[in-house]
Amino acid sequence: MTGDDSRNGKEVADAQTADDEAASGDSVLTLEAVRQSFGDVSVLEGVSLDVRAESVTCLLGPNGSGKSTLLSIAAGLRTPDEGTVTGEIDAARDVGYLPQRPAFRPHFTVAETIGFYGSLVPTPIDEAATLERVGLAAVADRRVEHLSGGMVRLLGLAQATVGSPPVVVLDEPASGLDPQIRHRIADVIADLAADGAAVLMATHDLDAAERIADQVRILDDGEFVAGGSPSEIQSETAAESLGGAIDALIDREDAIGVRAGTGDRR
Ligand SMILES: Nc1ncnc2c1ncn2[C@@H]1O[C@H](COP(=O)(O)OP(=O)(O)OP(=O)(O)O)[C@@H](O)[C@H]1O
Repeated sequence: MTGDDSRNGKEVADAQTADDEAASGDSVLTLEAVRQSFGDVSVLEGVSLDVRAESVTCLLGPNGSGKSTLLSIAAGLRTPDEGTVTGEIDAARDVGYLPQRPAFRPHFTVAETIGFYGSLVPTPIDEAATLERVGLAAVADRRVEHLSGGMVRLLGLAQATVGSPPVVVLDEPASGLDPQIRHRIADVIADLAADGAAVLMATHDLDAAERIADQVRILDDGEFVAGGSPSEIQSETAAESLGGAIDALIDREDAIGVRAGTGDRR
C-alpha cells in the first residue's frame, strides 16, 4: 500500500500483495498484469490483484476508471487483452457475479428465481436459507417485477451466492439505494466474507468500504494508485476519511477527461 507517487504500478501491486498476505485468508484468484483496451481506449494498464478468502476487497475509483471491466475479467466473463487470471478455481464456474444492473425473468417469484439459479449448480441449495441470509424470506412469493429496487439488488446478491461460490464479485451492489438498505447489503457482504468467501466488489459507497473492506484498491487512469486497509490508506495520505484520501490521490480534472474518454491514455 502506498501514497508514494514515485512507485510504479508493479511496485504498488507487489507491496499490496505482501500486505494482503499478512492481512487475510488464502489467495483464491490472482490477476497479474491485466491489460484491456476498447478500440484505442486503454482502460486497464497492467493491473495486478490478489483476491483472498475470508476478506472483502473494494475497488474504488472515478466513474469510467475501469472497475466494471476489471470485475468482468475477474469473474471470467471477459478474457483480457494481456495478463493472466489464475487460481485454485475455475473463474467462469466458481465465481458468483452480481452485475451493476441485475435483471430477472418476469413472472417468476423470488423463490422460483432462486430455485432456478439453484438448479444450475451441482449441489442442492437451501432456498429458504439463501433468502433468509439477504432478508427476502418475507417476500419469497412476490413476483420479481413487483420488487423494489433495493429488493432486486438483494435478490441479485442472493443469486450471486447460490451454491456458495468461493469468490463473489459484486458490481456496485448498493448504488442508488437508501442508507438503510445500503447498510443491510454491506452487512450481508461482511457475513459472506466471515463465512469464508473472497468478496471483490466495486463501490462508490465509501462508508461501506470504510466499514467492511479488509483491503481497498483505488483505480485511476488504468492503474492502481493506492491499496491497503482503509485506515492504512487514510494514514498514508494524512486524510481524515477514505473520501479525503481519494481526493488526495486522484487528480479530479484529469479524471473528468478520463471519464469522458478524452484523457491522454484513452
Ligand atoms: N464493451 C465496451 N466497449 C467499449 N468501451 C467500453 C466497453 N466497456 C467499457 N468501456 C469503456 O471503458 C471505460 C471503463 O468502463 P467501466 O464500466 O469499466 O468503468 P467503471 O469504473 O466501472 O465506471 P462506473 O463507476 O461509472 O460504473 C469507460 O470509458 C467505458 O466507456
